[in-house]
Amino acid sequence: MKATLIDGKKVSQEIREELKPRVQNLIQQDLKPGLAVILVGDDPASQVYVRNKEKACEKLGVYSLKHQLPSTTSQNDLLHLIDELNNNPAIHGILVQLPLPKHLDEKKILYHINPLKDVDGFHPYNLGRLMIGDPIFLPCTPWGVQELLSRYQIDISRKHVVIVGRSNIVGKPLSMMLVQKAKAANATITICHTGTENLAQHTQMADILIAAAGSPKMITGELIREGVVVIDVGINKVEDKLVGDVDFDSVVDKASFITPVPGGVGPMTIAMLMANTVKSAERTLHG
Ligand SMILES: NC(=O)C1=CN([C@@H]2O[C@H](COP(=O)(O)OP(=O)(O)OC[C@H]3O[C@@H](n4cnc5c(N)ncnc54)[C@H](OP(=O)(O)O)[C@@H]3O)[C@@H](O)[C@H]2O)C=CC1
Ligand SMILES: Nc1nc(=O)c2c([nH]1)NC[C@@H]1CN(c3ccc(C(=O)N[C@@H](CCC(=O)O)C(=O)O)cc3)C=[N+]21
Ligand SMILES: [Mg+2]
Repeated sequence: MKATLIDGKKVSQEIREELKPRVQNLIQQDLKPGLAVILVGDDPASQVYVRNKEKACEKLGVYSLKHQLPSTTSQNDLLHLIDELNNNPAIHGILVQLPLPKHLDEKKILYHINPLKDVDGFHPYNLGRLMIGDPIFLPCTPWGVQELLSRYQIDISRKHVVIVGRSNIVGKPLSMMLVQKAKAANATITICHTGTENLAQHTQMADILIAAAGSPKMITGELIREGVVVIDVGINKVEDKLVGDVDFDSVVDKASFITPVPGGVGPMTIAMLMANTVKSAERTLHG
């Protein structure tokens, strides 16, 4: 079997096209959606994501505000900036680029963002709402994964989804989304991590395997069953090249579908961030 390539770049463009009339409609009512991105320090990888976000905002007609702060920024200054953005009516989405420098308390800072402007979906209020099946903002990367599967008409319901990785921003929220009794969900979920004994035994049981470990090319052909759908969330810099968590070459002939890196989940994250920003602006109209 030769896997069908899942084109995240193409799907992300479609989603951004679908957002255009919603943005136009808001602008006609004098409500231009606005997204603020806070970048502390000058991590080169983060710079790329921030640039991609700015480009997407510009193409869509979303106001984008970038706060690039020195890596020595104090906790108090950052909290004050968030206060200011929480109170700024032109801003509907606030994103603090992670990871933050070590002297800053990541939890305290994320908890400080108004949950109604938390377009990353990382605030515990939003994660709690997600968990009980009544979400406001879904985290962008998990939502992007779900949307990719839906748009390729890959059934999730009743399937066994195995996720490698249990972070609060990818693995855990994704597992909670796909286990819901809801559309594009209703799966049986296994979550693997570094404490998992015999990883291969679990990954080989998957109908859909989602790699979100941050370990370059760790998912090899031996770890998968013939016909599995493979979603690669990993974005790893290896010798200045982007590689996923999936060893594409040894998996592509066994899988039924596969996402590439780049051009898979990455562009979807940006598209869903735009969708959340538009949704947030719309919410200010409807309450
Ligand atoms: N495409 C996109 O838009 C995005 C991509 N990413 C990328 O996705 C990847 C994961 O990101 P993130 O969730 O933040 O990563 P974290 O480093 O926060 O979490 C990684 C998780 O994977 C587990 N893990 C790591 N190595 C192994 C292994 N060998 N076997 C089993 N489990 C393992 C860890 O286990 P334990 O908990 O035991 O440590 C942990 O739960 C990264 O490459 C990141 O760059 C992230 C966000 C967005
Ligand atoms: N608060 C916060 N929210 C995030 O969503 C967040 C974050 N912090 N920190 C870092 C991770 C990573 N992330 C990516 C987003 C887009 C691409 C992306 O656009 N990738 C493209 C191109 C990448 C390239 O060419 O360099 C692709 O995979 O094709 C990648 C990675 C968001 N993250
Ligand atoms: Mg992390």
